[in-house]
Amino acid sequence: MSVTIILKDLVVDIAGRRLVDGVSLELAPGTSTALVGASGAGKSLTCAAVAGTLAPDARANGILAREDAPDRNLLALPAQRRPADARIALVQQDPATALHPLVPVIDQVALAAAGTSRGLGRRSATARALELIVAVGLDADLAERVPGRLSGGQRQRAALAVALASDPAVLLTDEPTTALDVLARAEVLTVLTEVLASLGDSAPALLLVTHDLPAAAGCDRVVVMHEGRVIEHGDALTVLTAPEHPVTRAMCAAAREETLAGARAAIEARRTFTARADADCAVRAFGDAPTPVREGVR
Ligand SMILES: Nc1ncnc2c1ncn2[C@@H]1O[C@H](COP(=O)(O)OP(=O)(O)OP(=O)(O)O)[C@@H](O)[C@H]1O
Repeated sequence: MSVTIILKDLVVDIAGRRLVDGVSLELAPGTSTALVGASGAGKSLTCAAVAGTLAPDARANGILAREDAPDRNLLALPAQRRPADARIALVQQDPATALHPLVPVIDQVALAAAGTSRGLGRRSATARALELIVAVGLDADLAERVPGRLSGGQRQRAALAVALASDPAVLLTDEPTTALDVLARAEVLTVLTEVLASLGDSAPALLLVTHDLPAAAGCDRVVVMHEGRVIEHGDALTVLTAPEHPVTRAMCAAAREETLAGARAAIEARRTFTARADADCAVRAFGDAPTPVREGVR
């Protein structure tokens, strides 16, 4: 059974500087939250505090607890010292960090499945691993491959399968798509949402740290950070289409501009390409005689 994880009044100080100041999140099973904000806003530090992967020189205060065990504060414990039933998993930005390059994917997923509180035996863990490999959209034939022989997008899916195998209550992903091209990026986000939807009642909460507002739009809720604090939060549609805080408004306007500039560049590239293709056709058909490229045929 999945459980809600509560983060309350998180503060992170490093070398005397307050870098995260009073961040609270409620991560309920089956819900997705995007943590957005400009570079340096404190998103990754917040994510690392929840994951238990803060650098040793960081001091974190606040409460991180399962809703059903509010007195057991997990914040001070690094990931490797947290109890197995804390169930907080991180999908690394770079899947190479999460995966052993020379161990077949199925063995790595099975190992994570065997380590859960479900206490799966070897055969059940392997069966569960195969189920998850297929669920994240990897072809079953790839299960025996080592990560070094997979594409970037496939490695991301394998890393997601490893994270899900630990049966998490919360799945954290810090910029999971940064290293990918546009197509692989859309694919990973689709897989994330589809897989979580397919897990039904046992779906974890998703916390997606991202710069990418279109990716954030796919989540249920958006939390906007600026200079270490939460400046706005709410359901994704409201925050992204009717932002209230000036910083959120500027961020949304910049994303719109970026999208429009990208669309303009794509249209321009297509125009040039079509004009060239027309000219090539004309040369092929009529030799070198100058043939005007027809306007308006696009
Ligand atoms: N180990 C560290 N030591 C000192 N300062 C740090 C450390 N890690 C992060 N910071 C600082 O804390 C602030 C928040 O960093 P954080 O990585 O959380 O930002 P972010 O919102 O995730 O940015 P980005 O989107 O660029 O990853 C930044 O000013 C950063 O320089």
